[in-house]
Amino acid sequence: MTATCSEISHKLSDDRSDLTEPLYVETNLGNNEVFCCPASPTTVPARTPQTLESPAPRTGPPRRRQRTTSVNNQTTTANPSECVIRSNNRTIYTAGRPPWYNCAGQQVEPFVIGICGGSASGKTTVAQKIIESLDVPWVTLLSMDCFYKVLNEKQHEQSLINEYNFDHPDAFDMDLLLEVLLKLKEGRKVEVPVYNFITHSRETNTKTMYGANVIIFEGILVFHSPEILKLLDMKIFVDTDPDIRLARRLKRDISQRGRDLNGVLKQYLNMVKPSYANYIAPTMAHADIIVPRGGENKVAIHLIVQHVHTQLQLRGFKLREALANSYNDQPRPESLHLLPATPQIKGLHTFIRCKNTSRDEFIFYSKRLIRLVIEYALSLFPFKATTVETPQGVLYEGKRMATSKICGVSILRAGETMEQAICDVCKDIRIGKILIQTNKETEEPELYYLRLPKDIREYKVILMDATVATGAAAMMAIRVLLDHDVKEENIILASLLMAEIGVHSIAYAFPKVKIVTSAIDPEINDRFYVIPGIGNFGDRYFGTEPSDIFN
Ligand SMILES: Nc1ncnc2c1ncn2[C@@H]1O[C@H](COP(=O)(O)OP(=O)(O)O)[C@@H](O)[C@H]1O
Ligand SMILES: Nc1ccn([C@@H]2O[C@H](COP(=O)(O)O)[C@@H](O)[C@H]2O)c(=O)n1
Repeated sequence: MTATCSEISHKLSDDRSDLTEPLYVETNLGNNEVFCCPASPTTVPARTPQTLESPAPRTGPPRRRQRTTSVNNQTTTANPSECVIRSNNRTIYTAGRPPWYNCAGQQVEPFVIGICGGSASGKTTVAQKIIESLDVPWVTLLSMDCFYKVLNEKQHEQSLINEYNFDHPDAFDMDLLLEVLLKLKEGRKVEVPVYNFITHSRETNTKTMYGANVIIFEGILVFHSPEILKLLDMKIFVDTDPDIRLARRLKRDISQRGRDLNGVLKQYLNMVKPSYANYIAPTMAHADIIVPRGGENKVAIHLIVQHVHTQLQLRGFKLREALANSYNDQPRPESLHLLPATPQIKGLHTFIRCKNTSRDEFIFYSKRLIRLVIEYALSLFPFKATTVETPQGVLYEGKRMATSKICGVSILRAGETMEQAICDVCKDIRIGKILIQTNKETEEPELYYLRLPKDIREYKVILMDATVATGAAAMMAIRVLLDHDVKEENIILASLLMAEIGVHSIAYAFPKVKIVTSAIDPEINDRFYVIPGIGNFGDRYFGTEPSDIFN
């Protein structure tokens, strides 16, 4: 069951959770707004298939919001006026992160584009045009400039008189660069140095970046290292006339990089020009696409964008639809723990499934059922033998739970209805929350808000959602927990009602996650509601108007 931001906003201030480190990078987009960006690569939203051979006009859904991070460049694709995102260090908001994994729950690698070319050829401009035209919500722009080596005293003196060669491959920290790119490709968090062209040095602060759907990596020697070349899915060389490059460079270095005319010319003639001939121009041979005239070349940018879309589609999207159409007719998984269908449980289900049940009664009987589900989930944790003495002075061979490190995480909004039950049975339990909402255009789950107990990796987690249909939202929540280093075998998904398909989706993707539910329904409808089902659990429990939100 998923919810809107506004529906849960009133609850966020009074929960009991300790907070976690951000899953999402906070990036300063040059306007002092703090935005959170993705932790790891993802699939793209639905769009009309397009190919390089036959570019199709744009017919897909309306343009999506874009979130773009960059370091040392001025990319500010994110619109600061759009929702949420201001974050303290521990509460994470996003503008709606679509799945970053496939049906098997595995992370999908981002598409990495390398853009190489001479200084001031228009690499950054081309990157920005690609990002604008791509219309994919999660793009990371990384500049090679961030990886200039820290200079020693002598080198620094040389740099001040334009005698240090910043255009030689040795000027870059290639090891760090490779490490960062590898991590980004794996969807992991990286700290990227921030470079200052005026002082020729690294700033003391770094920028946190994560992988994304697409990573664009630009710089003068992007094609120099064979190891880095191997990481690039698409190689673009921006080929701009040297006179134009010199003219642009003069203008830019004097206005933005604190240089004077003579200094720029001296550096250009002695270092930039020969290095271009020796190290940069020869790497053009590695390019898949050579773009003359840089950002002006609309045809080239269009072709590049079409190709990236095609590649992203091949990496998989339409997760919910794919889940809804898979894993039929399979034996029930071993990880499933279905409460026995006793008359008592059937009776409770009869109350909550009946459309004429009043809200009061719905809440009352739901609470009873929730309590049973939570108790059952707790019984799956390890217990150890313990002997106690009774008031009669006789020994009793009992059991105690072998761990005290248990926390509850609810998938907002409906999962929140299960929090009270877990708090009632586990003293001082910590509670986390994950808000996942379905995008009405793409029908994909999107992650909006995250607040998890600190050190959650050390905990056994009961993940709570009232109903599970395709399993798409639950899968996203499980993926979030795994990304926070919670062990798969330490997660129990507790739900009142699941669709058969949801059980299989989750068991297939995460076989070690235990699934606890009080009933399994055979079908889901074309809107992904469980059939026969309960209706919209959140609306019935909270007494809200029926919403368009998927179950
Ligand atoms: N097509 C263009 N026409 C005019 N100026 C441009 C064009 N492309 C880039 N520039 C300017 O040239 C400078 C260098 O461009 P940039 O894209 O940053 O190049 P690079 O990243 O290759 O150094 C910038 O000041 C930019 O505004
Ligand atoms: N301290 C520095 C470092 C680098 N440069 C020059 O920057 C150029 C690369 O940046 P682009 O944005 O033009 O690709 C490179 O040609 C270096 O000469 C510098 O001047 N000072």
